[in-house]
Amino acid sequence: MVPTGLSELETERHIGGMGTNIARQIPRIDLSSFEERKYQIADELWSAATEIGFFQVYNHGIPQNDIDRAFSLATAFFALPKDAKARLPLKPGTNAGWEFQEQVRPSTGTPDHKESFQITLPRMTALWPTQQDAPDFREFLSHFEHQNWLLGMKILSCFAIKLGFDEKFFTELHDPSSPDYQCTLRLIHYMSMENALPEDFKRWRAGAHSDFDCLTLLHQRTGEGGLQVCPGKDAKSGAWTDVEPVSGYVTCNIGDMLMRWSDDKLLSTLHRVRMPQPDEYLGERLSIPFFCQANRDAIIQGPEKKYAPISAQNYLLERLKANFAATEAKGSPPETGAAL
Ligand SMILES: O=C(O)CCC(=O)C(=O)O
Ligand SMILES: [Fe+2]
Repeated sequence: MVPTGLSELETERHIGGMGTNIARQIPRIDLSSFEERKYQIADELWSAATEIGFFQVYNHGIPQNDIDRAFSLATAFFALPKDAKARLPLKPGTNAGWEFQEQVRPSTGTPDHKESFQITLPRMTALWPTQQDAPDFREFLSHFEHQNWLLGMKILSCFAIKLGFDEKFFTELHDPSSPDYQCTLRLIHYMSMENALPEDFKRWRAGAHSDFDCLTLLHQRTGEGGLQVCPGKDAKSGAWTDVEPVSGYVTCNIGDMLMRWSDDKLLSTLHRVRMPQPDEYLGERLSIPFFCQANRDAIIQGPEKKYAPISAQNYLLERLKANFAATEAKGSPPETGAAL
């Protein structure tokens, strides 16, 4: 049995360079008629997740109008004056609240060139913008969070079947009615590079990392590219592939928590968001990931018991310490929470 020490962190520290570019096929999976086609879909998801760990789903059930509305609300929120957002600061040790260039990835050692607002429903006390500052924000994004949860649980039910767990195994451990619930909807704003300084182009919009969670669903907008993946967690190859945003598709990736839970069968894949080149679209970029993270009290251990059991809470706290060290130093010790 492998000890609980997080080798994932070791990998992250060695993958900050530019690397090279190669084309790879990112599998696209049709989720239509899910109930009737579940076992076929489960096979397709399993192949994609064991071979590359990144895939895109369509006919996924979240209406495009709702995705567009979520992006409009995010745009309006980030346009608020800085002091209005600063009243909703990211709470140390949680994925709740607003941060500005605070996430330092172990791979790069520099802050991501972005701001973000995280919604983890049980931890939002005093963290929602007012109705006056951001009309309908709370109501609509709570609804959108649930739509993403439904999609995430559909996909996770397929992995549960393939791993030999009960179909509802992961759904019960991502329970929105529990105070230990820790799925997170994150709104991200990568600032415009239109008048940026030459040294800003040397930074990363999001430095190379793997996600900490079980499964990430990522909404992007057509024309706002930059996401790249390097499959296989093979730090040495450094061969990156662009994942272009396509309307109607939700980009998905496996995170470290599910990799561990599947005894390393499902692959958590390195990814990053690069800066645009001077001849590309230089405007702002928005993205909205939803992170499916098991409840804090869930115990992570795969069917083959390759790793010692660890609670989802402790697992995420380890990752948090490595990513938000500066924020924690400024604030109080981490609340028992999560981080991405
Ligand atoms: O913005 C993106 O396209 C990816 C964001 C991401 O990887 C993350 O927040 O973990
Ligand atoms: Fe990510």
